[in-house]
Amino acid sequence: MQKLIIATKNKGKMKDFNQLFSKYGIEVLSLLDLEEDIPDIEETGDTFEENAAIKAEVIAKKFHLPVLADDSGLEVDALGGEPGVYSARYAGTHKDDNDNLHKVLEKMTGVKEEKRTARFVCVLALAQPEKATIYKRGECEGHIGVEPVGENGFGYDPIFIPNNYNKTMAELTSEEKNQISHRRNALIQLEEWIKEN
Ligand SMILES: O=P(O)(O)OP(=O)(O)OP(=O)(O)OC[C@H]1O[C@@H](n2cnc3c(O)ncnc32)[C@H](O)[C@@H]1O
Ligand SMILES: [Mg+2]
Repeated sequence: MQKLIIATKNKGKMKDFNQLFSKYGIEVLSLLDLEEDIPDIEETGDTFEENAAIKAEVIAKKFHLPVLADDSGLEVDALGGEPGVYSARYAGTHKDDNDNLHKVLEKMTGVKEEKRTARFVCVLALAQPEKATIYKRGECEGHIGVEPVGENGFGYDPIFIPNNYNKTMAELTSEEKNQISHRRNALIQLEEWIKEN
């Protein structure tokens, strides 16, 4: 595989994917790199798997190429798994990272540290013309801080403290994040599958 379309418009995800795929010499294109303007694909599924498949299959049909889609989000135990599949639009359809993470912090007011457990989840769907879509899931366990810290990364990174670290994901460099992230863990499994197939 030399070229892969990633069915995303999220620049933070693309930065992660570029870093992850560059070591294999695979060129990755996001929907923002294509000539054609692709309208937003509605994420109507109840699970990360369904949403990833919707995004990958719509684009694969259109371009007759292998397409990888990522559906990901944050699951907070004290919030019954929220924001989950609603992570990108938790504080509204304007999809603002800062508003979203403040909504989580507000809802977590008064929750003690040992009850602040959470995980990032990433489901990758690889859609290939004429073949069944395959799925790989990766997770990264941690807990929610009490205020945003750090400038790197995107989304909920400033409030997520990975297990075995005493800083947030947004204080890690992109190289450090990509050694432990949910996206990396899903990609490791995808690599295994690619080697076997
Ligand atoms: O659908 P696409 O175009 O890929 O982009 P999106 O931002 O809408 O992506 P999702 O539907 O998968 O929603 C994922 C949200 O979960 C959060 N998220 C996912 N991965 C993350 C990461 O590595 N660090 C921090 N937050 C993350 C972030 O708020 C994302 O907007
Ligand atoms: Mg989305």
